Amino acid sequence: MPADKVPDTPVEVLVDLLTKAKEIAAASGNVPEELTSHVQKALDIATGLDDYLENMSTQESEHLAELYKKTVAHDWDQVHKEGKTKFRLPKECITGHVEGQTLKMLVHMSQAKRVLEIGMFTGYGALSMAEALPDDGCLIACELEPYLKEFAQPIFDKSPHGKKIIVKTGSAMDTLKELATADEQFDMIFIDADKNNYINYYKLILDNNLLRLRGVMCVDNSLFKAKVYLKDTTDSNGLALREFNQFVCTDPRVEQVIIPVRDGISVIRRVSAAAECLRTQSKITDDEVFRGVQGRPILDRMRLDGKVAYVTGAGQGIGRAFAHALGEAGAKVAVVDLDQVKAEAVAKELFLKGINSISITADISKSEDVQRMIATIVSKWGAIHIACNNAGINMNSASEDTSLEEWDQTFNVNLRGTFMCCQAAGRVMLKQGYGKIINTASMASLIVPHPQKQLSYNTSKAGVVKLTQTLGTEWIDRGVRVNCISPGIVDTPLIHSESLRPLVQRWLSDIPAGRLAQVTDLQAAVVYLASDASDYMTGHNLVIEGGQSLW
Ligand SMILES: C[S@@+](CC[C@H](N)C(=O)[O-])C[C@H]1O[C@@H](n2cnc3c(N)ncnc32)[C@H](O)[C@@H]1O
Repeated sequence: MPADKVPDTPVEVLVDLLTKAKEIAAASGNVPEELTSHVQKALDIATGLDDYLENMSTQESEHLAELYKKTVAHDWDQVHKEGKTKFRLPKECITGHVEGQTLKMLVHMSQAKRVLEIGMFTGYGALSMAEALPDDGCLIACELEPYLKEFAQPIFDKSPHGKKIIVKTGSAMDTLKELATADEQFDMIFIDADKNNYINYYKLILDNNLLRLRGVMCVDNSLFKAKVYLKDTTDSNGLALREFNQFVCTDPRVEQVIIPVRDGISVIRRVSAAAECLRTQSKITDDEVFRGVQGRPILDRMRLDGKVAYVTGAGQGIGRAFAHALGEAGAKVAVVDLDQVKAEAVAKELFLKGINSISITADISKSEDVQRMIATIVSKWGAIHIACNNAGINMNSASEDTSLEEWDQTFNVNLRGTFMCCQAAGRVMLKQGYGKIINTASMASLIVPHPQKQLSYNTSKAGVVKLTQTLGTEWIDRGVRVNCISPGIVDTPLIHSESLRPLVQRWLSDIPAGRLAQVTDLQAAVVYLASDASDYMTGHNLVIEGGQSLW
């Protein structure tokens, strides 16, 4: 710590005191060597801590580094003297690298999309958090001093994340009231402004639901240079923070922990709605609708954590999109395809996203391949919870010309193959007493798509629906649900070929949605059907075709 620096955190206070103690010991001459050595050791520990945290935290981005440099180089006293800021702002206000990284990590961990910051200063914390937000995320930063918005904006404009930040200048309390009136809600709120108002910000936030249920609130300076726990504190900010910590700690609406990073960061989360009702003795119907099934809100009920899934035909197109969706929702995924290279490539994609996956090469029209596929998955992961039977082929011919070869080939993959997969996976699932089978049928099971001629395809897919209905009703009382998804015409590279272009124009005029399906349009459906949220659904044909079958 530079000699002229005022200690700003408990560790810096310790360093300051130990340095003074060491100087006194050195001047006094008759201090036992052991004591001097202990003081030196304590000083080394305290001095090294912040530097070590700094060095071991992931490097800040170039824009944050620029913002930091610009902030510490600025003459804030001069700016104040010139009347450009209402208050004298010490450059030490800035959160800086380690705290910025902590905030960024919390945004990532809470998967926040909307963040509110109270007290922006030059925007270091704001930009750190914005870097962790998704592209459509938003951070509203409240700042009293309009000068600071002007100061930060050029760097926000340079950063690819700056567009997520909206600065609202003026009193934070006024902004909070406006946000509350507009029923705004945030996933994460960071309080870092005038200390004596912390308690008022906190109360306004909780009383108006500005922090959504399961949201996280972070509060800076909650150790306030150790003054919150030192008995002789008279400093008004220290006392305000002490009162604030005490209030939050006994507030039944929340849980909190203070992390001793820099000057202390409180991490506060809202606890369950049920606890809130007990506290306020509100009259509620305390059932699964209110608490969520097994205490899980609806989106969590669609998670597939710990589940084992396979997807056939997953080397490309719809199957690949299904494999990604199931993996993103938490399942381990076996990527099955006839084409080994494609199966391996998709399994690799999943692995890179942190999804446990394997690739299996199998031709689902061959019984031995289907048995091997099931045996491989069971021996690797011990179960099969989700079977996505998606592989299929499509051949075109006028019915009067359709060969038995085309008919047999189509049926061997689309219907016989799907049946074999259902049966083999079903046997495992019936033993487990649990399973979700999702077959890929087609809108062609409902309508006769035209002008292309595809009798065997249409008929085989109608068979997949009947297969699904029959198995779905036969197995549900033993815990196995069987449903299918019927996509409309899916946009694949093949469709854009010269020869198919006129057909695409024709199809588009038949689709109320005015566009072809993207594979991503089908992903939520497979996750829903694979999850416990759809447990009462069986034998269903979930049609996703932009309304085409209704025209
Ligand atoms: C400690 S600094 C914030 C540091 C900032 N969070 C960062 O990441 O660097 C406190 C900021 O709060 C602002 N502030 C103080 N009182 C305020 C109020 N009543 N309303 C809005 N902002 C306020 C100050 O102007 C100052 O910029």
